[in-house]
Amino acid sequence: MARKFLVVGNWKSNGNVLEAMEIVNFLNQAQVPSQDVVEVVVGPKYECLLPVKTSLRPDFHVAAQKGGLESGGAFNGELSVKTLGCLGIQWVILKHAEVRQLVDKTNESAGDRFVHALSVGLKVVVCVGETLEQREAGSTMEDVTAQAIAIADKVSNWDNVVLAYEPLWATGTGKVPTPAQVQEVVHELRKWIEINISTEVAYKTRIIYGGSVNGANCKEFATLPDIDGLLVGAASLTPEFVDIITSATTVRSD
Ligand SMILES: O=C(CO)COP(=O)(O)O
Repeated sequence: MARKFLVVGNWKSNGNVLEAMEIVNFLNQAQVPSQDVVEVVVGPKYECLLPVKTSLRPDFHVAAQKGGLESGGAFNGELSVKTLGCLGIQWVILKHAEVRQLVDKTNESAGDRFVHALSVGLKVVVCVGETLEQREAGSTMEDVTAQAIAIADKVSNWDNVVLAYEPLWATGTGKVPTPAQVQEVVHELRKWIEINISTEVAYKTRIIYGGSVNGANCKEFATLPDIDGLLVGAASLTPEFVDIITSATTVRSD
């Protein structure tokens, strides 16, 4: 079965509930290709999860941006994956490039969270990507695979896993990699999966690209043979997100 194109809008910590509802409003009215050809997920911040989940059109899905291991006890303010399930949330984004840089810095910490999220039935977008220093030092693939190993070491069933290649230097910076740079890393990553996990997992696992994606450049990334979707930050907060869903999907089904 072909890998279905996936467009994820990551709202990060932007906006309040009212602003989130404005986004929901234009998404609900948007004419987009059918769910047979594109899967759309949006990731509001914690306090907007439930209002968005309740009001968003049913063919679009909601992702949390965090999911902890704890399910009770003295974990003040933590958001457990179990709680996400209770809210009807089906997706979680883990190890975002900016989270890796600012909060949760080790590769190893991804594994347990990841397995826990999968074990409660969540679909997980997990981000991998290099810093500018790593790219300039020529160690991009080494760093990306080290991040992938931390995940692969823990995961036995890849059905609900989406990998997002998100170079930190292109994330929230407006710096756009060339399509060739993206294709090179993602192709190598898929090859790595094939050699180190299995051909089946390499074939069925979606790898999406994130980092300064907008309405003008989305088609270039969407046409890359190893790219199965887009992870969109700033542009997912505006109606440009609808253009991205539509034009990226159109290119893929041409
Ligand atoms: O972090 C991102 C998506 O998760 C990308 O953010 P930008 O699209 O704003 O660069």
